[in-house]
Amino acid sequence: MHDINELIENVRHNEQIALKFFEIERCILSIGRCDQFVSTLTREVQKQFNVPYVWVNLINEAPLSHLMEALEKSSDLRDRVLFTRRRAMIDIIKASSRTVLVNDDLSQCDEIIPSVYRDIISSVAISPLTIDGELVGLFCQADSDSTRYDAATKDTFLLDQLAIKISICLSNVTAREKLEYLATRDPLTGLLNRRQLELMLDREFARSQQQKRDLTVVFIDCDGFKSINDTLGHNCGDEVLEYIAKRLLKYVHKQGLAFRFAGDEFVFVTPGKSYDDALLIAESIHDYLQSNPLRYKSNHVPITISYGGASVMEDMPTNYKHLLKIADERLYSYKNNRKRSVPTKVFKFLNRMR
Ligand SMILES: Nc1nc2c(ncn2[C@@H]2O[C@H](COP(=O)(O)OP(=O)(O)OP(=O)(O)O)[C@@H](O)[C@H]2O)c(=O)[nH]1
Repeated sequence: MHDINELIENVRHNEQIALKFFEIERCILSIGRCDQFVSTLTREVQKQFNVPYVWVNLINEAPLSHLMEALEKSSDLRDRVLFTRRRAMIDIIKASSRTVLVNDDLSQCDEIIPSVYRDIISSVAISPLTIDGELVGLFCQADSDSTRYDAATKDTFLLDQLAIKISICLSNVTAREKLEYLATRDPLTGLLNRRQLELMLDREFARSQQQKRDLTVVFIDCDGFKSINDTLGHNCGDEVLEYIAKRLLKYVHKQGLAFRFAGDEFVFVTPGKSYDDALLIAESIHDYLQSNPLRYKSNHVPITISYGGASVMEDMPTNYKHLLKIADERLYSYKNNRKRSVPTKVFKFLNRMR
């Protein structure tokens, strides 16, 4: 028979663990962004269980690959999240849904351990994270003490319970992120949508008035896009839009934000930049596309764009809608002037294809 004091001690210990689990769950359950989730989760587990090294591995292929960009950018998460091949994870946990403890020959786990910890840690607990029964990552806790996660002596029941709770919370946070992504992005190009443009401009216009700093908007439109669709097909049209969007993102980069406005029309906004600076960006995009046709099947599809901009300092608009209207009118006068004077490469190419 168990000693009564031992039983009481066990009950107390389990209650303490349950409270810690509750505290971790409370902190992560309602988080809406994956980067905050990983940051809070790893810190909270470190604090509650006094674990020196805690990180998360996520599979670098679907279904969570859309999170890579945001998570990799965050310097706060550099040693707290790793993107790893699914195969490397399976090699370690095999087909098990249970936590694996390793305190011998950790080099077999190198791929799932952040490089800064590899020479420091001597034992690690690796718990699978799943969403809808599918493996999406690993939750890892490690110590320089080789006995802490010792497969020969330690039970993994509590670690498994913790991983189940984390998996449920991870499923919530990714669902929330996906909803936000769908609500704010254009599904074809991944650029922010028109509603986001209006929200951003409304905010930035007020700020530019208050701070007396410039705000520039540039419309970009693909020339002869309907003819590309009609001649080479809708799929080719889609690839042209994606190609332009990619360039737009690259050139606008840290200077502002890029949006898909409608059909073949894009907009970029550069807070704090002058009209001339913004038009230089548009010209660079134009020049790149002009000299780098899109490869589509066996064709090199030439792409030319027209653009028109407006800025708060140059044009003194009354509100952000007025600013957009001026830029849109400039785009169309630019397009009409070019249509009359220069038959574009695009039409020559499409005529040959017909
Ligand atoms: N492939 C594809 N086509 C689209 C998409 N959205 C809109 N479109 C088509 O884009 C075309 C836009 O036509 P227009 O505005 O006349 O464009 P355009 O031929 O470039 O004419 P200009 O601007 O005067 O040079 C229409 O035929 C739409 O059906 C899309 O997501 N994918």
